[in-house]
Amino acid sequence: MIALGSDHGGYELKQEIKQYLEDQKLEYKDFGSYNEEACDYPVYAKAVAHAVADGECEKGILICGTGIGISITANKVKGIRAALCSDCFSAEATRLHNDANILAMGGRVVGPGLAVKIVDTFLHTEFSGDERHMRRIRQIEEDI
Ligand SMILES: O=C[C@H](O)[C@H](O)[C@H](O)COP(=O)(O)O
Repeated sequence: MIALGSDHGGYELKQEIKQYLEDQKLEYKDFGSYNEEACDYPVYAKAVAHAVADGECEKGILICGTGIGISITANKVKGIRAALCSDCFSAEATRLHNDANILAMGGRVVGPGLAVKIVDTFLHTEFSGDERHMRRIRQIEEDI
């Protein structure tokens, strides 16, 4: 199950991503927002981040205007590694190296064609499991 969330700046792109997930027969849960009215991205970032951190959903996709505010918020939740990506190389690398569990994108940054490719790459790339990457992820988890 993939958790989806957006504010008004990411709503339209989220609809495109939903269509892609449906075409791929991948299950998702949309945590809002549910229309293009102006709203506050932290509300949706927190809902998706907790769904992933609690194990209700395996991965999440968050979209705001830039992807920045929504990823900053999600990364405050323990166990969340949200990666803001605007290209497929980063989407692949963040799965391989960081075992990122949330993909963030900017609805005002990437077009729908590229965004779908980024999602496809993110969802179909497994964490490498390399010791050096596991060590670094453990260090991320340490309290600062
Ligand atoms: O990082 C924040 C996001 O990009 C928001 O989507 C953005 O700040 C919303 O801006 P506005 O309220 O001007 O549409």
